[in-house]
Amino acid sequence: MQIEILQLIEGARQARGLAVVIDVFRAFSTACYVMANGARTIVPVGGLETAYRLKRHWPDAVLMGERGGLKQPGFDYGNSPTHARDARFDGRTVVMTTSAGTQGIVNASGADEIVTGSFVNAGAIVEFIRRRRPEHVSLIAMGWGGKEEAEEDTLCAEWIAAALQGREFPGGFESIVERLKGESGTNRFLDLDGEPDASNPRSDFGLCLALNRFPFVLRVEPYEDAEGARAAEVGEPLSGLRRIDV
Ligand SMILES: O=C(O)[C@H](CS(=O)(=O)O)OP(=O)(O)O
Repeated sequence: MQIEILQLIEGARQARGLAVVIDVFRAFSTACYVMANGARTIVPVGGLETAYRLKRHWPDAVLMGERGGLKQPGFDYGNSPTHARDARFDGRTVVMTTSAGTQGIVNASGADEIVTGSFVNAGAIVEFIRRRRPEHVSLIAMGWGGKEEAEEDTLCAEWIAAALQGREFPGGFESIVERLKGESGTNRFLDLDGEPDASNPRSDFGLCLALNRFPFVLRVEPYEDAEGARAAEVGEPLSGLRRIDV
């Protein structure tokens, strides 16, 4: 099995084989909390306009996501795992657009198969890949806005790569948490030292670093299934995240 670590939107475009699109802070951590709390699927989209258009077609859909870390006008939720953990999404379709994570999915069109990547389901991702035994694995660290490398996503890629190769990660997971606590981008974004803020509560940090909290992967699939007719009305190909327990 060849394992390649790629960076940012450019890396997503180069992805091939089985691709893991990684966004620890916070899209794909949040997505796991959403699916654990009963959502039927998450539809990842690139543009805000697409999200608004889908909401017009599907008034019962939940709108979730951010720009610059902030919940957008008309959205039901921002991108916070704290808020997702405290909500129920039973049977709902959640439309999600974020600055980095969902852009990675949209751009990884050359991959054979895509799953989302985060620490909260890293063990399940490793087990899923082991069972699939792909020739090539692309681990894509999506970074800040898909444009600037972020340590947590690169560390998550390295963590998954080490596990696939049967290696211990130097210093263990504790060393990762310590490194991220002191990382300037994390502090700036999640405001770890300041007051909790509506879009970026401090508790997001711990919830995104709850290693192996969820025993499932989120696989990107064409959004056809039972809602094919509704998807066709939108006039563009859509995908949906499906929970696969490992
Ligand atoms: O809201 C987030 O956590 C980030 C914001 S950004 O990438 O730093 O601009 O979005 P995400 O897509 O979850 O990385």
